[in-house]
Formats: sequence, structure tokens, C-alpha cells
Amino acid sequence: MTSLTVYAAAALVLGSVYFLFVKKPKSQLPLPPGPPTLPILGNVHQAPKSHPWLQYFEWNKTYGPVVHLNMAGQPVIVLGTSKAAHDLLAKKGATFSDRPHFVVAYELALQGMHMLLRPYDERFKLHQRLEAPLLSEKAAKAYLAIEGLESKQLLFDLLKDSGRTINPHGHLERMTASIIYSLFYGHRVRTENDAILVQAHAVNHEFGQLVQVGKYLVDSFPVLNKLPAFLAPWKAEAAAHWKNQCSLHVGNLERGLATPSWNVAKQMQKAVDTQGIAMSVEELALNVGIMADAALDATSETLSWFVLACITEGNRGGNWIAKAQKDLDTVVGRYRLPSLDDQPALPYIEAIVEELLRWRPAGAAGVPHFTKIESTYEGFRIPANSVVIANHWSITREEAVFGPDVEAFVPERWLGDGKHLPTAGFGYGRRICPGRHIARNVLWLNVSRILWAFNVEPELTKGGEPVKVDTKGADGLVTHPLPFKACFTARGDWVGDIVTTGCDTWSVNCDEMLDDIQSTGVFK
Ligand code: HEM
Repeated sequence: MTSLTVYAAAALVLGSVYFLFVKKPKSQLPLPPGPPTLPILGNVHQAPKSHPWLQYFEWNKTYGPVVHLNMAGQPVIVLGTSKAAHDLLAKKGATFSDRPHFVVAYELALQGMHMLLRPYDERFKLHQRLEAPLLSEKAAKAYLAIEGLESKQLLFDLLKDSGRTINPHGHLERMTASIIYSLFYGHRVRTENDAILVQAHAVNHEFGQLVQVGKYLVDSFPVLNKLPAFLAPWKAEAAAHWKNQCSLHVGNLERGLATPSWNVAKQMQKAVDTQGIAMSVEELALNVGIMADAALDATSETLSWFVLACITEGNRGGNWIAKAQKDLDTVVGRYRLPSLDDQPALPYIEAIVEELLRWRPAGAAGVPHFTKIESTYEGFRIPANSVVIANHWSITREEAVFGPDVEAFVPERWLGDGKHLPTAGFGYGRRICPGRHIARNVLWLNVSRILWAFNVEPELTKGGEPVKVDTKGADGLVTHPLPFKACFTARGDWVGDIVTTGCDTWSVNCDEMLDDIQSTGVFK
């Protein structure tokens, strides 16, 4: 969606005027430890320029689970263990659920209507209440038929490319986008070049540019926003971006409301109308649209990481792919596809999904929280107006919790006693990802079906060696693999029989499936 360097690091610098207003500390406790600082600049000169989660991890290793950074007066707290993240962000959720404030990207360009960036206030809680029934565990179950349909189509598309090396990203993204846009707007996505998907990418790319670190002085000195427009060129840029956001999200909302069948947009509109909530069309459209954006990127990139894990880590841990395929053959057999009903009998697939979320958390540095109030933790003072980062990369690499082989892909760690390991990747407390039930189902279904149908292998050099692929990934709020190729080969003729005959879904009437969701009675 945006570049995380951008987003997280912007969080580091945006409030450099805050310190002028911070009340004198009430507690005499010391600040948490952190790297040495320079006068005035603090740690600004050490702020990571890309992949910030890697540097945060190093700081957590050196200074401990709670690290304090001083970004020219802006306190930043980096949490590096799941205990610290739970203790502060979840247990003290009333205090730690705010977000840092972005003048250009949030206040101006999004008119304060970006769900992920909203401050923790009454309006945020209202949106959370409106979304909650549509993202609950029950609702996620009601969406399984649509998810199953798109996952069948994924198998069909991959089978067409069987035996060739392909970049799988387009197929994975089409599948995820089609689930989300069908559910949200009643719009099936037939190709990765779908006009709405392309428009969404363009708008998100533009948004990413607006949160570039240091691009706008006004993000560090909000008082500059009082300047007249001719002295404040960012205002015109933000206004142009707002138009593009509206064109995307209001356009999608209107198309969604005009379809014949049930969808999330209609359900949200109904809730707003029946509860008599005063809400502009833009506000509703952005709520639905930003939710769709959040869902799409994180889920499809996690699946890309899964394919990358297959080709780089597949033979580790006693060959986890072979183990999973043995279980699938025993439990599911070769005459039907796996479904969520098989989940209780396939704990190893569940373990693969957990390990995937741990090995490459899609939001490696999480999404920054913010606290307006001073707190204390384990003998340290967390100052008021701190940006608080739960660094998922550190948290998923805690050797005391996961063992010494944290860089390896080892599903076994989640079996037996491992069932109680802390899951990570969806954030914490009152800002925890509300779409996690849907995400987990999509991940489970596609991981199980891909492994049931295909051997997933690396691209080979002319000499027959696996082509080296980058496993560090690109910088960004949603961390994704750099483009790579893999080869999906059907595991046997039986795959062709089932996938060719039963997985070409383009003739299926999705309107009926969407109406079936409504008739489950989950939504009032
Ligand atoms: C593998 C898939 C996904 C991952 C790894 C993921 C991860 C995250 C993370 C780390 C956050 C920030 C949490 C925090 O601030 O502590 C978040 C927020 C959010 N996610 Fe997800 N997410 C995924 C899928 C989804 C889906 C499928 C939906 C919706 C259907 C969704 C909707 C949202 C929304 C609306 C927020 C903003 C919550 C807020 O600011 O209060 N996500 N997600």
C-alpha cells in the first residue's frame, strides 16, 4: 500500500514540535534504553532509510524489549517481544490505541477518513462498530463459499500454467481481489488487469508518495498548514489526491449499491440508514474502500510469501511440503479438494499458516500506535505523545519463545505445546486487525489446496540449479517479496481431472452466492 519506511519513519519525525507541548513528566523513572543520541537531533541520524524492522530488531537485541528513540524530540518506543506488546498495546488498550497524526496524508489528502490512520476517538469507534459484524468469526464463515469459488479458479489458472515457470503474483492477487471485491461490491475480478484493481493500485501508489519521509515540512511542523495555498503547494497535491480517492471509493460504493444482490457496501449503508447515523457518502465509501485495500494487499502478499517459502524452505524441517501432502492425501484423498471442514483433521496445514505469519509477517514493523498519556512499564517511563511500534519482525524472532532456528520455516514449532505460542502478524489490542478471521480462512484454504494440487518448485538455471531469489522482500507498510518465479506442476492426473472439470468457475452465478450469505441470517 505505502512504503513503510515511509509510513513508520514518517511517524518518527512527524511530531517534532510535539515536545514543545509535552507536559513535564510526572514520574521520575528513566526512559527505556536506546541507542546513544546527538544533541537536538537525538537518533534522527540513525533512522533506518529502508526496511526499518531490521534495524529495530538489532536495537531490540542490543537494548531489550522496550527501546526508546528520540527523533528530534519525538519519542518513539519500539516493542520487541510479544509480552511487551500485549502488556502495553492490549492490556493498556485505552491508552495505547491512538495513531500518529499525518497532516498531508491523513488530514488533507484523506480528509481524516482513513480507517487505519484514524485517531482512537468516538468516530473511529463508530466505524469499528459498523465494521465489526461484517468481519466477525461468524461472518467469515458465511463468506466461505465465495472464498472456495475463487480458490478453485486459482487452481484452474495455475493448472493452465502447469510445468512452466511463472511469477505467481498476478494469479494470487486476482484470487484475493476477487474475494474482496465480490463480497464488498458484488464485483468479480476476472484478471489481474481488471480496471478497478488497476485504479486501486494507482491511487495507493499516489498515497504512498504523500507519506514520503521528509517530503513535507508541514508533517514535522503542522503550524505551516496555516499558510495560504500559494505558499503551501502540498495543499493542491493533497486536494488532487482526495479527488482520486473519492473517484475510486465512491465509484466502487455506487457500483456496489447498484448491484442486484447482497454485499458489504449495502449492509454498511443499511446500518448507517437504520441507525440514523449522519455520514457523508465519501465517509462511508472510504470506510468500505480502505477496509478493502487493507484486506487485499496483506492477504495476497502473505500468499506470495507462502509460494516463496515453498521454493526456498520447502525441504527444511524434514521436508514440510511432503509431510503436508501426505496428510492431505490421507485426510482428503484424491477425489475432492480440501475444504475448511477438513481443518480439525489437518493440524499440520494450520501449523504451516501460523509459521507463514511468523516467518514473514506481512506488516513487518506493524502499524504504529500512539499514546497521548504518560505511562510506566517495568521501571521505565513511556512519555506522553510517544509513537509506539510493535516490531513484528522482532516479536516473531524471539528465540526464547520460538527456539534458536527462528530464520527457518518450521511448522512443527506450532504443534503439541506449540499450540500455545503467541501468534503474531495481526497487531494488538483495540487496533488488532479486524479482518483476521477472514484472512486466516483464505490462507488456510489456499495453502491446503495449492499443496494438494501442485508440487511447487523453484525456477532452474540452465545448469539445473535453483535460481537464487531474494527472501528479504521489498520495503513497505505491507512487506512483499520482490518479483520471483516458481513452477507449479500438477501432482498427478487426478489433479487435472478434478481441476479441469470442477474449477472453471466463470459460469457460476455469484449474485446467488451473495444472496445466500444474507440468507444465513448472520446480518440483520
Ligand atoms: C494476512 C492478512 C492480513 C494481515 C497480516 C493483516 C495485518 C494487519 C495489521 C498488522 C494491522 C494493524 C494492527 C495494529 O495497529 O496493531 C491491520 C489493521 C487492519 N486490517 Fe488487517 N491484515 C490482514 C488482512 C485483513 C483483512 C482480510 C481485512 C478486512 C477484510 C483487514 C482489515 C484491516 C483493517 C480495517 C485494519 C485497521 C484497523 C485499525 O486501525 O483499527 N485486514 N491488519
